[in-house]
Amino acid sequence: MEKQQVLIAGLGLIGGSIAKAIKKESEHYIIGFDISENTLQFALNQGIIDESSTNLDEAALKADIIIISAPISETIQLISQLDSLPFTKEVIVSDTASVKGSVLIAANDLTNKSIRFIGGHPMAGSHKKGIEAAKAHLFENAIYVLSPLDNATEKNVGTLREVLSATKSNFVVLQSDEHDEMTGVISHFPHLIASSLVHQARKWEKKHSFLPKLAAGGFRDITRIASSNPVMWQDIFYHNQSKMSAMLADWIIEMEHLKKLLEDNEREEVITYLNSAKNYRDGLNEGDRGAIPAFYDVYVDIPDQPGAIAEVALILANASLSIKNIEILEVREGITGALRLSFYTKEAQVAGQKVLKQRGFETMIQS
Ligand SMILES: NC(=O)c1ccc[n+]([C@@H]2O[C@H](COP(=O)([O-])OP(=O)(O)OC[C@H]3O[C@@H](n4cnc5c(N)ncnc54)[C@H](O)[C@@H]3O)[C@@H](O)[C@H]2O)c1
Ligand SMILES: O=C(O)C(=O)C[C@]1(C(=O)O)C=C[C@@H](O)C=C1
Repeated sequence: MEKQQVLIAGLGLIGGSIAKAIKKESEHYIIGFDISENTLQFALNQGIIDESSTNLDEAALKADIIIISAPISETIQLISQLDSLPFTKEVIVSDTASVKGSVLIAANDLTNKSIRFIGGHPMAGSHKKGIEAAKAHLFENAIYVLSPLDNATEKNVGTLREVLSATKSNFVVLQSDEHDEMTGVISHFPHLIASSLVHQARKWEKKHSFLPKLAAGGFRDITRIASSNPVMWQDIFYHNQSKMSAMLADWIIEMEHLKKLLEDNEREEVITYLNSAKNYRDGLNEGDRGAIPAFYDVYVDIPDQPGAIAEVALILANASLSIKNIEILEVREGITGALRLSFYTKEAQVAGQKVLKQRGFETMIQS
């Protein structure tokens, strides 16, 4: 396709990752805009963008495609700023905000005839923020939601998809309301619960000061996302407020039901409850990677001795297998511990397990 001038407004974790992917995989020209001078300088120094700008209007007038990747409230404000610009050609505008309803309402209010708006949301991320955490492969195999407004043609959607194909994600078109309900269930609400579990532990620590030392794999797994950017998440809850509030009401009813099962010692029913959750959760493992990226994990038993982790890493490096994440689980003095290795793909997961087994390591893939 023709070389496009792509403006990325907001070069944090998500905007930076999109810029890196486009830069790596294509010839498109990338202009970066951000309110942080340091971010722009970093992006230029690292070759993540071709040009930096501190003037949105000037940069926008040069662009064929504008991807706004700022916090949601800022995204809405940036969209309305674009409305008054004297574009001389059609411009595709997209965003990456985690909630689509309020963004599309703002885009619907646009009167500028040159703007073709296509809402966007890559369903991958991290608990980190800022351009330093940006990765070209962040969205590989992830779902990328697109929500075009009526003013965007099939051709516009095709052009945006072509440029974003550098992210190697899988595109799906959703209406904003269904998007916000589904991400509410699968992303936003779990975040609220993760934070509330941390609060619960903190309260109980007043009684048992030793309690944090008992926080093993389970607590860490379920609360990882509580370490995310609080300002971003408040913004998400705010913009998805009505859906979150309905889900919270549902959850409270569910908890009351569970409370009753426990109080009445309904042991069989509790097994049924846990079993049906397990079956559903295990089923999410099947097929391609969806919103849950941690599935390509291999657990490896390692002796608690110097060099053990390096040895595992070296075996994988020699097999040209990249590790997405490495986590040490349950290593206590003098006994066997475990590593959780996360790979980018199913193939790498299987190959990783095979080479480690060949070298005598006890390994496990959770099914
Ligand atoms: N973090 C995730 O896991 C994730 C995943 C998918 C989508 N999102 C969405 O993507 C968007 C960006 O999130 P992020 O994680 O990259 O946040 P981030 O904090 O890493 O980056 C945000 C960037 O926007 C810049 N910014 C703030 N206000 C601005 C403005 N008015 N004009 C230009 N730049 C501005 C900041 O300086 C920063 O560089 C949010 O809307 C978020 O909901 C986040
Ligand atoms: O991986 C994480 O840490 C994330 O929280 C990413 C995550 C999610 O899966 O809920 C968070 C917000 C987004 O809008 C999309 C993805």
